[in-house]
Amino acid sequence: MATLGITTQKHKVTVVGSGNWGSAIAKIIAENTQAHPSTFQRDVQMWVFEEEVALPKDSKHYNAQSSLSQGPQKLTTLINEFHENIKYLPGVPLPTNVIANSSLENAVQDSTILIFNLPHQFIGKICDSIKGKIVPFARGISCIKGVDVSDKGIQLFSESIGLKLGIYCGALSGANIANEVAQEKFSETTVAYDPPRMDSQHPTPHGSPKLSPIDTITQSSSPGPKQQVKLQALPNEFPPLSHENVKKLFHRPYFHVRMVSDVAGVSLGGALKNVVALAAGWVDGLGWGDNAKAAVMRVGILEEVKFGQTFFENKVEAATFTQESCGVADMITSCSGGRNFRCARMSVKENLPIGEVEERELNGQKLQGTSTAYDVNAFLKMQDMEDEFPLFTAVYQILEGKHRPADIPQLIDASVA
Ligand SMILES: NC(=O)C1=CN([C@@H]2O[C@H](COP(=O)(O)OP(=O)(O)OC[C@H]3O[C@@H](n4cnc5c(N)ncnc54)[C@H](O)[C@@H]3O)[C@@H](O)[C@H]2O)C=CC1
Ligand SMILES: O=C(CO)COP(=O)(O)O
Repeated sequence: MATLGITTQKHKVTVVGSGNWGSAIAKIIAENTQAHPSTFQRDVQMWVFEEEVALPKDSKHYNAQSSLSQGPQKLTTLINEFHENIKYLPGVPLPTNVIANSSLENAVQDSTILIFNLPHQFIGKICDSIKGKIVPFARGISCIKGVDVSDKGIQLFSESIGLKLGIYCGALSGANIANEVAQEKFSETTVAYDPPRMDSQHPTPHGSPKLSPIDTITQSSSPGPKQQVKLQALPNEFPPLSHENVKKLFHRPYFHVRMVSDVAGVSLGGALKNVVALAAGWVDGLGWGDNAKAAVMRVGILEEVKFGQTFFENKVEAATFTQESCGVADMITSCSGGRNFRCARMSVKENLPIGEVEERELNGQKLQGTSTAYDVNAFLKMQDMEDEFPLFTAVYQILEGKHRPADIPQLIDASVA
């Protein structure tokens, strides 16, 4: 029981995913659970999609495998032994309170905060397998960059996670190339967290509002399905998940967090810039230089804003795209050194399909821009609005082989004025 605002429970945090960004975010969170021991339990569970991995000979752990048999090992074993994700985030020490766990059900058990951080194509199955097995009043944050398109319409991943699991889910996105963040080079991010007011039942300056422990919200205002989710309020025994406490989970001296309420803007900025980054890589691969890339970025930002305002009306703020890290800053960093940009550039220089470059270069990491370009196009086709988004449509058509990267100027001519 909590009396006079004193809480007796701490939040348990699980990161669902352990790729390049998943591991970097687990590192940040584990540093912060140590820094804020009255709010969070120290250990952070990190769910790992299990695979066998051989330690490379040049790994500093190669000669320290004595306790393990030689040859390929389970990735979870290597992470827990050496406190490093040698496959997806090599060379970066993870705090010892990051606990790699290959059992998804076990990793999410009793967690009140779930951080979803894995390539978007896998999240549907993950949600199906933990539905009904999580704390009913858990809260989520999606770090996934993508959009969830089906024949019924479009949803943000924060929405589809929330609806599937019956929890509130916010979003984190920013100009955050994972390797740079993991090496503690300075960056900013944007966290959007806007649960219904029921979570404010903790004492406030105006007293404790009397709220029912169960409330219902409708999460989607897009043309997609209008579904409702029943939410349970966070019990008073737990520290409230206010902006202040959510920020404590992510903010580091090298990773500055700005908290906002625009979940749609934050999610769409992260998802759509991956499509634009492919076009930026292609024009760079043609040797066209920085002006061409800047033109693609300008049109890309305008199409992002238009997409948000057209399909997520009343939800999205244009300023999120122009003022926050998840908007213009992520566009710049992704079109400078992101994986989508780099693989697209190589595909032009070497005249290879981008999928082949991805396979060769990324050691199991996944490009999100290619599948997002298909998802966005499928949705625009459904709306009969391909012509309204010439850059997004051009990227799709180039991936389909219907146009060449050199056609981009003509394809985006007279686009979003
Ligand atoms: N890497 C980066 O610099 C950043 C990535 N992001 C976003 O974060 C999200 C996660 O990306 P990363 O962590 O970089 O992933 P990644 O690109 O490193 O992907 C590899 C991950 O996918 C997992 N995986 C492979 N097959 C799977 C399956 N069948 N089921 C479940 N998992 C499977 C692997 O185990 C591994 O953990 C993406 O939406 C990405 O756009 C956001 C900011 C920066
Ligand atoms: O989202 C990112 C940086 O913010 C990373 O982009 P890539 O997936 O293209 O590397």
